[in-house]
Amino acid sequence: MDSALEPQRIVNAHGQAAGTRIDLDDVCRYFTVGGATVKALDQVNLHVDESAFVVVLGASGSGKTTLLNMIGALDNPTSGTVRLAGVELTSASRAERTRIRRHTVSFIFQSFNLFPGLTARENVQFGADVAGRDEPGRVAAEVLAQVGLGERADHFAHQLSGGEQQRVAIARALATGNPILLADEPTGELDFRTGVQILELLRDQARAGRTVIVVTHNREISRAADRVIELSSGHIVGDGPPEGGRAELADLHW
Ligand SMILES: Nc1ncnc2c1ncn2[C@@H]1O[C@H](COP(=O)(O)OP(=O)(O)OP(=O)(O)O)[C@@H](O)[C@H]1O
Repeated sequence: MDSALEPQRIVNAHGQAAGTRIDLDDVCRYFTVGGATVKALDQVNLHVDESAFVVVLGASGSGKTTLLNMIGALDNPTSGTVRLAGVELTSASRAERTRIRRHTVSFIFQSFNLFPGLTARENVQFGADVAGRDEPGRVAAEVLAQVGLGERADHFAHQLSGGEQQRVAIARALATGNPILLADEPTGELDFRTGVQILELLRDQARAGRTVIVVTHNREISRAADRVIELSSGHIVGDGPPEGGRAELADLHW
């Protein structure tokens, strides 16, 4: 029996191990509204092939969410290619895109996005169900315990604090078994202490072998990353370890 806590092995349509590579080559994403064109992403090249805690840093409007949507196969580039786990999404069929999305990436949002009518356990089990995992109930119980909420499994979202709700959302993402976690401003609605705890939980997932990509406008958070990808006006203007070396989460302040 596999452990619910391990990222599941990715296989391609032929049942071969496909890895967790993310490859964006010359990606542009333009939006045209009322005759004006916004270059949300412009000639972006990005390659991630390691399990790491990656922060995408940039000001509002720099293209962070657009980039995350590309990696998560939720949007298509205007030009360029996106490959996820070796599959070229830009030319893949709709069914293939859905399959690769379902078994590769999981999203975590700023506002948690829990189903209000479901308990913590049911929200988490949903993740395991969608991914088609065996024994979704066992998986849900295991990941809820992992995020420290084993005792709150029967609580609804409104009965949980913001930090607890974000833990449930992370547990739901982990329950899929998918090896890539995409988190859009996951601490944006949390106080500093709770935010650091959530970052710690996400960083631990990278240490356990997942690729964790956190989008933020908060430069302080990027100090704790293994790799910082800085966006400005749709361009990658920096890509490497944090300036001055990686800081401990305990040393962050904002
Ligand atoms: N569907 C859309 N239609 C038109 N313009 C869009 C659309 N989505 C994004 N944009 C524009 O693309 C640019 C990048 O947006 P994006 O949401 O990726 O930035 P962001 O860095 O995530 O910003 P924020 O931190 O404020 O969420 C912005 O100028 C935005 O207005």
